[in-house]
Amino acid sequence: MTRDSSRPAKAQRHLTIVIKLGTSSIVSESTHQPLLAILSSIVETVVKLRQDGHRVVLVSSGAIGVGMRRMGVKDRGKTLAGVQALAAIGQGRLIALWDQLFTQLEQPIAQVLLTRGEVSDRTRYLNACNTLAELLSMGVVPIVNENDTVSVSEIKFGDNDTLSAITAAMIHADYLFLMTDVDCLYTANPRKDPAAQPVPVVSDVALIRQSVSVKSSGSALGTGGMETKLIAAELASGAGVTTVITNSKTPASISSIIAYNLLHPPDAPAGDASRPLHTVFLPKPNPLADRKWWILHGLHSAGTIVVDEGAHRALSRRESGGRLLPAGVLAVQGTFAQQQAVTIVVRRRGGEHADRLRRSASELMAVPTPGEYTPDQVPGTPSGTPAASAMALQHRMAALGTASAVSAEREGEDLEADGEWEEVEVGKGLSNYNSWEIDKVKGLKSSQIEGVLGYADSEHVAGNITLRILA
Ligand SMILES: N[C@@H](CCC(=O)OP(=O)(O)O)C(=O)O
Repeated sequence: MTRDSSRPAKAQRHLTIVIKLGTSSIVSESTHQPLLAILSSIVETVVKLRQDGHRVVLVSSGAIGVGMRRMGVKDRGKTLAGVQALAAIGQGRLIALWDQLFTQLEQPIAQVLLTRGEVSDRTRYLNACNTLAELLSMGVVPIVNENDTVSVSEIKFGDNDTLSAITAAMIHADYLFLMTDVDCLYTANPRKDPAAQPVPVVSDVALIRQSVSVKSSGSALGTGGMETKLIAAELASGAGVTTVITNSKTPASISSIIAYNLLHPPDAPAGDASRPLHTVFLPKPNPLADRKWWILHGLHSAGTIVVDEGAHRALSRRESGGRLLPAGVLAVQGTFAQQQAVTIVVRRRGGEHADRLRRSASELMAVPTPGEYTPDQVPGTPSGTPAASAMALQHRMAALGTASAVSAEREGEDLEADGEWEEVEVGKGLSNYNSWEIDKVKGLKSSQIEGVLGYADSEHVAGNITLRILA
């Protein structure tokens, strides 16, 4: 099973498009009845896009809402098993509804249910990528949802915004459309703040998170909100995908948004009356290669390798090739096997750094532009996100394995625990030895590995490291 990691140049006219519909776009919040007008309009739009030669994937929430309607219950209940049961009841009906609607226009569909477990396992991930690619080449519209029935916290995406960004990366999509109940991203919640202004173009998602207030928590049934959309946009942007936020009530605008963005440069003057209302998040100019993106965002870390500042500096140089020598390793945390993903943490003196770091755990959250982490690219400079960006967000990003969020959390704790030294997460990689072996050879020269272990599989203890540079 192989997958070409190069990104083929795509003819602009034949795009790969992921369209994500949240629960609030699929079922009524009060009655949980399916919103047939929106669903039908989406179907017509998707079929039109297919006729224009585009390849389309839908990411559809709504299983739990449809299950609630079927069972006549008013809320999701409190137990995990109860929610999973509702999802199991609803998912079949949801896909049947999509199939009925698409069948009217003779468009075949497929159901694809994923959990983070599939994404974390390289073989299953590649199988899912290959299946999606095959379905698209067969002219089918895959309809993706989280496999809620088996999804528990460790393997849960939790919100379909994140799932849609991962899906978009898996299929090298050109566009990810996050359809929602507002027209675009605003500088504040437009329902509460009359001064809220639309944000038309975002070239740096990390920066925009500093300047807009996105504390809305999403709909009554869904789990996402504007925060998770920004996280999704950031993940997608790092994979080279253009993300659009627009209103799910007007799906037909998807085609006009694509047409507008093909014809107008992103820096076209604001106030163009012909511009459909939407926010476009531009892709990173240097997206991460497939494997690095997957290591950073797909993999769960099985443990931690703590390195000194010298090793961190060495890793940040292009010549290191993202490979870590044993000499700079200070400690190993957790139990992991060879070739499992590990978090790289640098231990450094608090001192003059400490105040600044305490002041702004959030600054570290602001670096998470994945393309800026790699040793073979110019390091980015932290730019800051409001600390109030909330534990929930950090928690979610930590669950994603997003380096910066974990750092922010970790730093807060470590600085409290130890005024002198701090440990800062700086990257992720794949271990070349298991945790026990790395513990044995830590601090040694590579030439000593064989003497200690009796064998030397590699002179480096970890490789494929995607790193960020600290200020
Ligand atoms: N997988 C769940 C939806 C998860 C969720 O809440 O997503 P969203 O409505 O996009 O925030 C379902 O089908 O009900």
